[in-house]
Order: sequence, then structure tokens, then C-alpha cells
Amino acid sequence: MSLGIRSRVTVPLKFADGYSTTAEVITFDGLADGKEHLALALGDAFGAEVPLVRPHSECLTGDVFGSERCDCGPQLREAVERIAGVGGFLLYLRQEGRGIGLYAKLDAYALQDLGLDTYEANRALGHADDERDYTAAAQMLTALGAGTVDLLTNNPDKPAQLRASGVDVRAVVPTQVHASDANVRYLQAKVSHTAHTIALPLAV
Ligand SMILES: Nc1nc2c(ncn2[C@@H]2O[C@H](COP(=O)(O)OP(=O)(O)OP(=O)(O)O)[C@@H](O)[C@H]2O)c(=O)[nH]1
Ligand SMILES: [Zn+2]
Repeated sequence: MSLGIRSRVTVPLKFADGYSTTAEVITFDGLADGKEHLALALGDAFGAEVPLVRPHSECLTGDVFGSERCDCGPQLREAVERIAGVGGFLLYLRQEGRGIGLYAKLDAYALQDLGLDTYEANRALGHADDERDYTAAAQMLTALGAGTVDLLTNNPDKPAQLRASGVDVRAVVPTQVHASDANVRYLQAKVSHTAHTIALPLAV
């Protein structure tokens, strides 16, 4: 099936803290991995000269249930408002658990409770540190007509992979740091293993 936009539907969003905006939820045909990835067009997404784009990897526990083991929920909330302010796209990528899936991520959590860090736990389960591939994200941007973008992320692998897939990443814009007692070890592991640009407070 050839690459393209499959459907577009308008969805009003209202968050628990009262913030509200409107998203155009966009689905696709022809994505490389066959997964049901979504783009949310926010603000004047199609009118922006260079849209702000956040590739967000699915995290059921953080995005939906408000888990404090990670920073995904607050990052998602932050991204929607920042993108709506300037115009751009949130790419909601079905890459749960950095690509290993939900059950395996929960198995990895259990190993972290025994003392392994987030990457050691992945390896103990026979997975790579990070199994995410952003080919489909690049295809989504192509289908959206967004050849040049600003990228909202602290993860250097996201601009690297997208550039390798032909996306012109003009600037990489860091997200805020959403640190708490429950997630600080996880954030520290991201900084030391994968050079995430997260300025952590010295003592949390
Ligand atoms: N395997 C595994 N995945 C985790 C763990 N904690 C969170 N995740 C997953 O990690 C992913 C986090 O994705 P992102 O929000 O894109 O975060 P990121 O790659 O650090 O990059 P930025 O937030 O863009 O800086 C989600 O898919 C989570 O489900 C963990 O301990 N183990
Ligand atoms: Zn998470």
C-alpha cells in the first residue's frame, strides 16, 4: 500500500489540570512497520513554516495511568501545549517499552526492583537497550508534508535516526525535566547510557 494519509478527524482534548485544545488526529496508510501510529496536528500545524514535532513513544503506564516510574505523562502533557502554541505535530508512536512491548517492560520493571538499571534489565531479558526504529516516524512526516522540522526531545537517537531517513531537522529543542523521587534513577540511567540531554538536579 502506498504511503499517505488515511483519515483525519478533529478531537477536542481536555486534560486533568483543565488545559484544553483541539487536535486533528491523523492516521496513515503504508507505514513501514504496519503499526497504528498516530499524528496529532496541533495549533496551525500545516501553516507553520517549520513545525515543532515531538516523536513520543507509547507508555501505557505513564501516559494513561500517571505512573511516576518514568517522565512520559508530564512530557506528553508538556508537548501538547508547546506544540499547540507554535503549530506542529505530536507523533504518538506505538513503541511501548522502547520497542519491547508492555509485558516485557513490566518484566523489566520487576528486575529494576531487584537492583538492575533500565538498560541492564532489558539485556537480562534478551533485548537490546533500545529497539526503537523511527522509519515510520519519518514516513509520517513525509505524508504530512513536513520535510523540515524542529524536534522536541532530549534523546539524541531521535534526530540521528530521522536525519538518516531524510528528515531535515533544523533544531533540537529540549523538553523540561520532570524529575521525582520515583523516576530519578531512571533519568540518570538515560543520561549516562544514551547521552540524553537532561540537566538533573544534583540531589533529588
Ligand atoms: N524497556 C523499558 N522501557 C521503558 C522503561 N521506562 C520507560 N520505558 C519506555 O521508554 C519510552 C520512553 O519514551 P520517550 O518518552 O520517547 O523518551 P526518550 O526516548 O527518553 O526520549 P525523550 O523523552 O524524547 O527525550 C516509552 O516507550 C516507555 O514505555 C523501562 O524501564 N524499560
Ligand atoms: Zn513512561
